[in-house]
Amino acid sequence: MKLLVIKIETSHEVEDALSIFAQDNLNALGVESRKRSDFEQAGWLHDSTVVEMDDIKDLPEDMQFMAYFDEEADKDALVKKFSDKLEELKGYGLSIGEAEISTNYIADQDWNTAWQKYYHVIDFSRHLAIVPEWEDYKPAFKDQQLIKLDPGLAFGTGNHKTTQLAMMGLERAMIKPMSVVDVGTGSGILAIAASKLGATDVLATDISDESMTAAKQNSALNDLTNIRVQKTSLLADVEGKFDIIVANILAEILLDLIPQMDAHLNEGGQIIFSGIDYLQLPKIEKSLDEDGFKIDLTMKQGRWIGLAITRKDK
Ligand SMILES: C[S@@+](CC[C@H](N)C(=O)[O-])C[C@H]1O[C@@H](n2cnc3c(N)ncnc32)[C@H](O)[C@@H]1O
Repeated sequence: MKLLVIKIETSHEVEDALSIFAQDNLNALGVESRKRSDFEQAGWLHDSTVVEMDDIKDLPEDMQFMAYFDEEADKDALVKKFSDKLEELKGYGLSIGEAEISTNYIADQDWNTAWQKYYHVIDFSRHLAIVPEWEDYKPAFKDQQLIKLDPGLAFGTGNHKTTQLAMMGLERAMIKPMSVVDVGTGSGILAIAASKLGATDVLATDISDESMTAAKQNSALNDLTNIRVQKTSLLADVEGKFDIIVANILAEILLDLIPQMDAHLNEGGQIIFSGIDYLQLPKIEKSLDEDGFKIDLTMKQGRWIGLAITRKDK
């Protein structure tokens, strides 16, 4: 199989917005950002990485964003959508750099192996480290839990700030063994984090087939047997109640999740949201308030907001 690659010479200021737009709105099979600064630093950040100057000579001054689609996808329509999105982002006052868009086709195999070179261990916290399947890692604390991961074509390498906000929320919430539902699981990273942090049982849901496959494979890679996966939209076909609901999805989609939450949350249960652009926060706050929820903690990284939420006191 071949893949259509859409390559944009742009600015790091729009990295997150393009990444989410490509995956959630255009159903990209994968995205990749190559920042000159990351490549130049890689040599000293990761002893094992040798940066070939040939690899970076064609990079723009700031960032090259790449989105991967099925070869059958409508190339011209996608280019137009990216171009419109860049204009919209520029309208918000963000730098879009050169904003040059080009396209080409590559063999699927090339992409799957090419990006592995730039994906390394994330020593996330005292309790969790994310370790790509092909890397060796020795934790500084012997009880630090390792999340082994091969994200494949699904979202969720652990590199994204929204994933990290959700993981922080999970660490804070899991004060005893609890049941968890991970809505929009992608690679399964948050479901695996929950299980490793001591969840009793975890349900991982997503609407995409790639996510179902990746979440199952990654659960197996971590020898976890208490994660079930279910293909459904949000909590639509989900049965039962949970102690923790975690969801890292765009704000527009979280707005549809909020009315479903009460029926699936145990007494004293907690909710963790991530994936909210700070400009969208007021809409989320209003909807939570109307549905009987309150925000206990607000976390922020760059433009992204994470929330810890509980039911309002009766
Ligand atoms: C931003 S990714 C998060 C992946 C992973 N949980 C993480 O934190 O890195 C959002 C995920 O939500 C899924 N998604 C989007 N709309 C959804 C819906 N209506 N129901 C379930 N999953 C959905 C996407 O397929 C994608 O895997």
